[in-house]
Amino acid sequence: MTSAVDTIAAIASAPGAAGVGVLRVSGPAVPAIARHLLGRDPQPRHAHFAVFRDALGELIDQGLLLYFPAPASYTGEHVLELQGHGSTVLLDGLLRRVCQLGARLARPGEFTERAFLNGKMDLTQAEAVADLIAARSQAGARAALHSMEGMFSRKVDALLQALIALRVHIEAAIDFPEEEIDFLADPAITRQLDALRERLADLLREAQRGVRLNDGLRVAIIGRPNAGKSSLLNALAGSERAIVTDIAGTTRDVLRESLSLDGVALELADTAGLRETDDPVEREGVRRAHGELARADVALLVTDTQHAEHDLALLSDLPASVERLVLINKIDLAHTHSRYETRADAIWVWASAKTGEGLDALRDYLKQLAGAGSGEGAFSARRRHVLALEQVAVHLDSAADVLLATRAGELAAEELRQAQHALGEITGTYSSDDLLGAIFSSFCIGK
Ligand SMILES: Nc1nc2c(c(=O)[nH]1)N(C=O)[C@@H](CNc1ccc(C(=O)N[C@@H](CCC(=O)O)C(=O)O)cc1)CN2
Ligand SMILES: Nc1nc2c(ncn2[C@@H]2O[C@H](COP(=O)(O)OP(=O)(O)OP(=O)(O)O)[C@@H](O)[C@H]2O)c(=O)[nH]1
Repeated sequence: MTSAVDTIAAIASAPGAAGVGVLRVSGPAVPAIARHLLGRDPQPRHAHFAVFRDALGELIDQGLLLYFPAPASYTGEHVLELQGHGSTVLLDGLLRRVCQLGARLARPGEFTERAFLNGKMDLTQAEAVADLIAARSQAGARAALHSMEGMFSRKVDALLQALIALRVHIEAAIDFPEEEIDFLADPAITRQLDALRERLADLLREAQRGVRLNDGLRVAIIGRPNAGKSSLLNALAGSERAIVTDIAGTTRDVLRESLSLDGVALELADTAGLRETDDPVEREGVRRAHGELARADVALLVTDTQHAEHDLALLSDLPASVERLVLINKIDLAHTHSRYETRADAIWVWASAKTGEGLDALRDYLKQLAGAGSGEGAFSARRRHVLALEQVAVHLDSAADVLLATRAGELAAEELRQAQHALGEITGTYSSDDLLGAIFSSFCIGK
């Protein structure tokens, strides 16, 4: 039996005691399983009260039974939902019964994978389903809903159509060389290509914001011991009260905290002081801190008026994509007032982690970087989408180069074909089994 015609089943609700628990079944055996459990044919999309019994007629639970005939269901297959009491023991019993009646246990994400394979949604939408469930902030959840509803996919598809139109245009020009006119010299082609590159740059920026909304803004806090890094973390987390995790590694390793600032997620990493050292353990800490910085969206240097000039060296050698923030802490000791300045090298904020003075400016800036207030137009995205869009940009740039330099239409068309392929990988038009496996296996069971 191939997996496409297997009937799959899983508990779709979270484990533990709950008011109601949901079991989900999808596949061709659903009508027969439903008839068995209900004692008659279920009415489509109707909530039936049912008494669930095992093979010997013993009571398992009582609850509701809903039948969604194909193709009007989540997966596009026949779907059955059994809503029992929210007890792991009872739901396990019900799951065992459903498996006796012809279903097998679903793999993680297998319901959504089938929805994707049956054309109910594209890959970006399927990924957004998982991101929605995992969202840790209001803004992240809203953005994931937008992607699930197709906001990101529509933009990718529109770009794909424009790209195909341009490629057809160029290929037509290659195909009629005898026409005397040099079609490739047509300024309309360059204009089209430039417009495409601009749209892509916009989409790339939106997708980068989408990753920040989805994953949380990654802020690496750096600074010498006693600069006030922990105090700052507590001040930011305390007033926002939503510390989610607090994973302390070994000494001098990186300490992470997730928090939500007015509905946007931040991932703070408190790193070891970044100084030159001969101690091998501390050196390893410093190495990790550098790794953390390279992955961060924001490098937040905590220092004070005395040490600022010296500590600023810690911000050199960072990739250009990392936002730089300098917090001049302990202004209560220096008897200065809070303020902030946008300087060429970084945003500077004068504040006190102890009294809280001036921290609002820092919060506002972090929220803005995290994508707060981006509102109705914001969608969630994943790193793989950003990488694919960057690939598209590389190919479009090459296409522009070869067109300008050599008028080599075939080469330009080939670059556009590759750009098309990279775009198609985002929504799953072109996707390998490996990619699909990697994506769906990270889902929850029952999703
Ligand atoms: N009980 C229950 N609640 C749930 C889900 C579910 O599967 N079961 N969902 C699971 O994620 C989410 C809702 N998503 C769903 C998406 C599509 C369809 C569906 O039946 N689609 C059909 C019919 C659409 C229509 O009538 O307009 C279709 O696409 O053809 C159902 C749920 C959240 N709540
Ligand atoms: N007066 C004043 N003291 C502060 C301020 N911020 C932190 N401190 C004090 O500075 C000391 C060090 O603060 P921490 O937050 O532990 O500094 P840290 O950078 O995390 O230090 P390590 O954990 O050793 O890396 C503590 O005694 C804090 O109370 C501030 O804004 N004003």
